Amino acid sequence: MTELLTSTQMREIEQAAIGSGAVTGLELMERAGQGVVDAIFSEWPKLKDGDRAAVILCGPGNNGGDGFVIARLLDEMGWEVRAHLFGDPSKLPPDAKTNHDRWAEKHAVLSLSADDIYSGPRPDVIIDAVFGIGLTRPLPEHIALALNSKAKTVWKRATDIKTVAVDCPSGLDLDRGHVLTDFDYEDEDAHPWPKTLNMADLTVTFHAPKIGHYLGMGPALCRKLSIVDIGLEDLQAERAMLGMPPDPSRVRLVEPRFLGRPLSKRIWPKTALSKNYAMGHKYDHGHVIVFAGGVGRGGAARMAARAALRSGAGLVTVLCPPSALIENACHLDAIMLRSLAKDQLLADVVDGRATGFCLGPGMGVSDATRSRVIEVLGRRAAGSSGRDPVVVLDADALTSFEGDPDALFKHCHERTILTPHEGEFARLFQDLSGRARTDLSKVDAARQAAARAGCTILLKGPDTVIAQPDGGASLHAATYGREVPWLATAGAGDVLAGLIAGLAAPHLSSDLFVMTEIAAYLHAEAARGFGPGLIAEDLPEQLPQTLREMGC
Ligand SMILES: NC(=O)C1=CN([C@@H]2O[C@H](COP(=O)(O)OP(=O)(O)OC[C@H]3O[C@@H](n4cnc5c(N)ncnc54)[C@H](O)[C@@H]3O)[C@@H](O)[C@H]2O)[C@@H](O)CC1
Ligand SMILES: [K+]
Repeated sequence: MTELLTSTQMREIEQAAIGSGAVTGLELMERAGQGVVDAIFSEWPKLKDGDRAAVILCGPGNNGGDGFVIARLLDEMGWEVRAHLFGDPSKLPPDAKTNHDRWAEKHAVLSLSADDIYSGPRPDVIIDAVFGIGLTRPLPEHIALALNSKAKTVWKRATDIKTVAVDCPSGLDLDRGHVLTDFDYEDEDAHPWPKTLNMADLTVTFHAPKIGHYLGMGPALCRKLSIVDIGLEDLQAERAMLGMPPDPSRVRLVEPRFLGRPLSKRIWPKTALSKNYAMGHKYDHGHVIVFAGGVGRGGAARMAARAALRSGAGLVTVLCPPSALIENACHLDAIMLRSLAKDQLLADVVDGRATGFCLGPGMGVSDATRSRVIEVLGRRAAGSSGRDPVVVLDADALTSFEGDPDALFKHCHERTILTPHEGEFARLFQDLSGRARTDLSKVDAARQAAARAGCTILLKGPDTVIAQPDGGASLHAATYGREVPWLATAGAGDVLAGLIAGLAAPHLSSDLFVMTEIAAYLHAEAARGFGPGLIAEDLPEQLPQTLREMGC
């Protein structure tokens, strides 16, 4: 796991280091600039050879200060460097001004306009050091134009010109992953798609990645992320504990890494999985109950059930209406099957040893679904563990409460998890939905939703957010080399719901939040392992190989 910081948290860490006297702001800026230069040569070693040229675009804050350090370092290496500044040099903050003045003693500082930049000779590298964590308002239009990725096509072999973003491509809000523009960018269908904005070939950030690098448009604009150590105190150890959820104010990235290094497969996710232990019989690994819909609508539940069984649950039972019994019986073998009539009590067919429930996939949007959800949420701790059964609510189990979400929330307990996609999320949390949350990040929206519902929320997407009511959150990113566009396929969400139930139901499993992180990770890894052409049925079948590859 890697901690993801907000801009404010990054500032606090910097200020604490400077305040303690351990380092000065100027030293940090020098390390940041040097870090960017090192990252460039590490990414493109050939740039060390021959006569090279760079255009450095500097902004009015310390991001611009980093730019002037980079200008000086490349100049000292014999590069032809042109530095452009946006803003009044006399108003630069002190450290940035010092570096500006050092540069200006020997070199001209050009203005940051598209005309001035693109009428000059072709550079090998463009450095975007206009705005970093200090972006507070939309990008001025003339700056956005000067930074536009298309602008460099005035030069020959434009695709060979490397664009390097310092901290982030300017305009990206590092807390939310939004791009801040207040105009219709080039009016291309009024959509600020990444291709029309400033996309970097490499983004170099300092100390730790920021949330916006992973949310929304962040990955599409940053393209490749390099984290440079600038010698700030490492606060991540205590906050990145693998066996427990993150602290309330923290966000961590779900990945097999710890303190910046790859984590042994033997540790995560292996140690959190109940079947890591030699002892135990099938009931120790939990009994998951999956509710199916009526005739012809059982596929989603069967896939969820199969994922639950493959991921480690000791027993899985599908409950379906009597009319769908034969259909389900034709498809299920290792998974048990019971019929449950509409007016029948759950307790008539499921004993107290059930440790996990999965409701929603294919169940149908209805009052009957609502009643079942409330009935299941009313079941409490049984058996030796003393834990309430885990309840995973997805799809129709969520949509059935559209318009009256409090009727659901008042029954949710701490072993409940809601797993909406953005559409289902909007039905329960209209004011926090994708369209409504202009000032709120997806992470904060999920946090507020979790607090309101009183349970864990997994909000799906390429940037899946998992949040708990106290604010602790994780982000699972299928980006930066982990892209799985083929996971956007019908039924993949049903499989994820079953996976969470299967992983969290065993008596020996870790905390629900931790198991949900693992479910999100395994889900994407299984899809990556299978590759293009994947359909949802393939995911449970791919799990054994994925688990083997994880050392389980
Ligand atoms: N000593 C430090 O604090 C360090 C800072 N570092 C760099 O400093 C950056 C943060 O510096 P700052 O806090 O000065 O922030 P920035 O340099 O990101 O930007 C702040 C400046 O931009 C202006 N601004 C913000 N949005 C604007 C908009 N849309 N249009 C016009 N002007 C706008 C602000 O008024 C302010 O003058 C980091 O991103 C990083 O690159 C690194 O050098 C590491 C050390
Ligand atoms: K920047």
